Amino acid sequence: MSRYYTFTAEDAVEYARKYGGVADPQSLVTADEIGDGNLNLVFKIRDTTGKSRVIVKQALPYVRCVGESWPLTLDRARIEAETLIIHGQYCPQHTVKVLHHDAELAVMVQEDLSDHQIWRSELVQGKYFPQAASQLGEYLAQTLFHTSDFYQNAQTKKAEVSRFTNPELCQITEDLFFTDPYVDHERNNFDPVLQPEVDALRADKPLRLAVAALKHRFLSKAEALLHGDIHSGSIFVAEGKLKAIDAEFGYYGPVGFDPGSAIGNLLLNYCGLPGLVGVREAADGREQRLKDVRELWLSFSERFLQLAREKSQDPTLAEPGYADVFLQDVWHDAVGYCGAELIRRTIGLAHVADLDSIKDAAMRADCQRHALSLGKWLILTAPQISDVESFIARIRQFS
Ligand SMILES: Nc1ncnc2c1ncn2[C@@H]1O[C@H](COP(=O)(O)OP(=O)(O)O)[C@@H](O)[C@H]1O
Ligand SMILES: CSC[C@H]1O[C@H](OP(=O)(O)O)[C@H](O)[C@@H]1O
Repeated sequence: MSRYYTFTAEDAVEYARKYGGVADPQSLVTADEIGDGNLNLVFKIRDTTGKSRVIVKQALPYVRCVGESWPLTLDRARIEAETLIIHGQYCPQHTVKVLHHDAELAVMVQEDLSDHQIWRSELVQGKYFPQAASQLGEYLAQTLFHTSDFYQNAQTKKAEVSRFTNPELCQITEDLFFTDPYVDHERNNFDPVLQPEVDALRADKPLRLAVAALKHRFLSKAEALLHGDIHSGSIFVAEGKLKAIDAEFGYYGPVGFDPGSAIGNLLLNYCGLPGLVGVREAADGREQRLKDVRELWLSFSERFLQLAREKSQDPTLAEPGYADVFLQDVWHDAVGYCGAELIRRTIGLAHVADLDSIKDAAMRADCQRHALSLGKWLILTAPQISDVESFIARIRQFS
């Protein structure tokens, strides 16, 4: 019999007292449920002074934003905790710290990042964190290199691929990213004014073929332990600091998926800026986003290459020049996944505030059209975009 039960605020306080690692557990007295994601309960545990001290996160046996009609495995809580623990081993400065977890209760106690802000909220308000993109590149390089075949022993890696098999969460991505937007599905969600663009997308044979190839690689390329959902809402930032959270979509997949998702979310903000801050004011923010894209990719690829030179364990993959060849494929994958993220966040089930919070309906639709056409064009031209400089130059021309 499972010990699982859904926590109340009182249960969360009691749990935090036991497992929060605070010196004065009895001072923890209240819990606020603050979850704003699509899936789980998140409790902020406060002390007698009202200060938030520790976070208790618990998975529900269903998708929170849809309800009990969409059951979902509790094993995602184990996957999330174990992914964060491994990522924290290789990049502690940019990974939220897991203090305790219990797979059966589907619960995890985490360090409290209340002195940080969710990066998406800051981007939506036009706030700039100049170091965030290169810090995210560092997180991606450290976590993806150290869990790849360049570094891991081949036997260990195969066992890890099995430990992180995450079929139900992967299926969400497989459906929401690669299938639903290109068919008439009840989960899709878009303003009817976009119907002509959506119809054109669905009728575009070369696009459908390119998306099929992206999905096929997502299904079959077990290259490294991905975060699996690294959008700007899964990232906390503060002055000079960045921490990734929310790794329940972790699995062994194509390395390009993580940087592609991250860049896609920067470009969703790029597309939304005219509606968020005004057409004239958007220019500076857009330049910052392009700078972010460049820094993210360069810090990721340069660190990955350095790690490959200095720490590759496999004697064949250590061949000088091979990591460059590998990263060229990763780049092309990343551009394609970036395009798919732009499309699915505009017309699929799960949207982003960068577009949806635009108040003026006509402006919102224009920004959404921009995201759709940019996404489509990136997916189609990914094989021809050789590097981040030409990527940025083409995005500028595209606008
Ligand atoms: N370690 C943390 N410290 C402070 N707040 C957090 C922490 N983890 C999550 N949160 C808050 O809870 C929200 C939802 O968390 P998240 O992990 O994204 O949930 P979900 O898995 O449902 O998407 C975040 O947007 C953030 O506001
Ligand atoms: C039915 S889950 C939809 C969507 O939610 C996840 O994002 P979040 O981190 O906001 O919970 C993930 O991106 C899924 O595609």
